[in-house]
Amino acid sequence: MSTLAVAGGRVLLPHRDDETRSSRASDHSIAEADVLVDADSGEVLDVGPDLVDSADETLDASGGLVIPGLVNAHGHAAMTLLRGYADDKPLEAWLQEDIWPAEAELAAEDVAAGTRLAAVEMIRSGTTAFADMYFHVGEVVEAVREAGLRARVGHGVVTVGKDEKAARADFAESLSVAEEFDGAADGRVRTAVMPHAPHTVGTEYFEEFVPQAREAGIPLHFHLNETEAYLDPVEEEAGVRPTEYADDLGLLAEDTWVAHGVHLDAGEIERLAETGTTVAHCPASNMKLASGMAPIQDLLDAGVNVALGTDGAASNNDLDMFDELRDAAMLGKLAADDAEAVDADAAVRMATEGGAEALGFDAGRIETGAKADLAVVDLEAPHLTPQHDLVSHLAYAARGSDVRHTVCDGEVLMRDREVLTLDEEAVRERAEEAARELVARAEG
Ligand SMILES: N[C@@H](CCSC[C@H]1O[C@@H](n2cnc3c(=O)[nH]cnc32)[C@H](O)[C@@H]1O)C(=O)O
Ligand SMILES: [Zn+2]
Repeated sequence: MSTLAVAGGRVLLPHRDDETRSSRASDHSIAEADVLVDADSGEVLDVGPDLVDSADETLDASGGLVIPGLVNAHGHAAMTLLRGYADDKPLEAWLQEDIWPAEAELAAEDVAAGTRLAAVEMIRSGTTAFADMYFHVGEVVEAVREAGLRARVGHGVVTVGKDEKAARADFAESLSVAEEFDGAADGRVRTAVMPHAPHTVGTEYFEEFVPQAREAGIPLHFHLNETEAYLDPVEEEAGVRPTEYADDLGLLAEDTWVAHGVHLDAGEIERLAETGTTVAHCPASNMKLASGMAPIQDLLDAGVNVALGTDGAASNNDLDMFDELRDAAMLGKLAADDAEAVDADAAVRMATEGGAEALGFDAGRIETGAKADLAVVDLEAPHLTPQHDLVSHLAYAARGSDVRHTVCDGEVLMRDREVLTLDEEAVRERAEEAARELVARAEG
């Protein structure tokens, strides 16, 4: 067994006292401790004082805070290639006029280049696990394997505008892709079936394929009630709100997580809570596309698990989960008209445990036996001084660029701000070239 000690710093620990959990008291505590990791099994062996002597390798965390690697629970990684390509438009126009025409030209090597760029960006900003709904999933898996990250990936299905044969083939591909790649990259890759949204996939296809996914034990992931425009087509055809429609089709469950959930009424929130479905909140994307304000405090009060996602880089425009944390806390207050809503602790939980729970990973918390997915945040910076409350700093003041080291599955992915698993400069050059050529094809 080879071991790694992340040593000399402070550690963000989950609070396990049920009484304080339900009050406003902190869900997290901070301890001066080392984290000892089994680099082979990729698990945390111990958290406590003076563990450095027993370790084969050390990562210096002095002056830093060791946190669980952040979990980006919704996105389209290779959309990094479209970052800054089309901005300042609402969702429907943006997708139809700019994004989908460009994606029609997207080749496997573009997904390879864009996902590697996303991986470098995520590693640099302390994200160790992500969800990905996109095309050419084999390329995504290969990029995840090389990067050393953890991911739950799937092929996105859209059936509107397709004939029956093409529509069935798209959904069937989502199933076969999920079966093919589950467990890849030494188990760091898991999969899901990913129908794009209730209104972009026909009822008959949900009826045919969802039971097959359920039978095979494959989780589901889709966009839910992102904009007002998502509601009408479903309400007109099915006569119920999209969340009820999704539930009636068997789409909601403990292993289902939905993206956005911006426009939810009380009955829909109740359905999400009853079924144990997670909502992956994407505050930056929701603000940029003016989609609306998700009722996050209402979801939390109803007992719904909430995770956080960046969505694609084209609607964010970065993959920095620290930005997302801050946006979630801020927008949550604005939406609730209550400065006490979505406090720092709740936001940090969404970006860590909430996300890990959504994606079905035994991570998101630093504890013996959990996956050794970690990030070390450098606290020696003007914007992180003084240190009254480190959970507050994580939510409101820290940035992705404050991350010094990143570890996933016990492997060091970044040491002293140098990414070790991918050649950052080559990845950037390749992405720049792929993006330029993609846009030229789309506009040519
Ligand atoms: N197989 C499908 C691809 C679906 S992938 C998932 C899709 O979600 C799109 N997407 C990205 N961000 C958002 C969002 O915020 N809401 C809805 N769709 C989005 C993304 O551009 C991509 O086309 C097809 O044939 O079109
Ligand atoms: Zn999305």
